[in-house]
Amino acid sequence: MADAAPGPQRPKLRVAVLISGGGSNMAALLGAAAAADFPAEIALVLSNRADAGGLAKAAAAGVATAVVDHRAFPDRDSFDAAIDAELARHGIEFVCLAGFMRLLTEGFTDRWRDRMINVHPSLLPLFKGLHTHQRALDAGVRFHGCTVHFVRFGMDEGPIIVQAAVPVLAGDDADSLAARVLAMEHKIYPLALRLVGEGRAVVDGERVRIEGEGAAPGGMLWPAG
Ligand SMILES: Nc1nc2c(c(=O)[nH]1)N[C@@H](CN(C=O)c1ccc(C(=O)N[C@@H](CCC(=O)O)C(=O)O)cc1)CN2
Ligand SMILES: NCC(=O)N[C@@H]1O[C@H](COP(=O)([O-])[O-])[C@@H](O)[C@H]1O
Repeated sequence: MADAAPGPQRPKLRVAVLISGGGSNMAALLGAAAAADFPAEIALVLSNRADAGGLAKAAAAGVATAVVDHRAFPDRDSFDAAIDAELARHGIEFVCLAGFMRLLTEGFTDRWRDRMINVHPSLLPLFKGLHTHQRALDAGVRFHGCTVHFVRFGMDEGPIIVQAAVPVLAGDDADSLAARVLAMEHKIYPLALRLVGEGRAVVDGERVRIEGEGAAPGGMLWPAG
């Protein structure tokens, strides 16, 4: 089967993952990238916090790491310029934000337009920003979920690539809901990067066209009765 890999052999996309914390989404991307037919390689894991748990996970997997601490810079422009320099140093072509908790400048998001994606723990455009799980509970929605999108300067406003929905269960609190959503993040982020790397997630204005999206699942209702 090895020679059945789909399509002409593209060079693997050279990717950096930007984190601020534990890095479970980064680890999911690393795991997916271990597959021979995965169209991207994780060449760098960069954090704005030296105490981010994800740095040790990346180092243990033999991936280069870097720390660019936002507190060491007088403003966002110089911080973003330092990140850019590190990305250039590693020959990075594409950026994945994975729990990266700094708002990036317009200059940075324009330079990386349609070459940078982010995972957000809600069904965008619902619940942009922080504390999404508690806000979903407070709103009483029956479905919640997560989104991988291309990044624009406007927070959580970029074109959507993949989403996953989960039911909100009686007795859920923000932690139990976050855990159910996080498990789906670990599925949709590798899928989104594969679609981008294979050239099947095509940005068309502020929408993404998925080429060969496959059979759609049936509708879901919740509660069931
Ligand atoms: N220009 C953009 N920058 C970022 C985006 C984006 O869509 N456009 N996505 C975020 C990720 N994110 C939500 O998914 C997010 C990250 C951080 C914040 C925020 O309010 N950060 C505060 C600091 C918080 C902290 O340090 O803990 C800030 O930067 O002042 C909101 C949403 C990544 N960047
Ligand atoms: N607004 C951005 C945001 O809230 N991102 C969220 O931070 C968590 C990082 O977890 P991880 O470090 O284990 O990947 C993830 O749930 C991600 O969706």
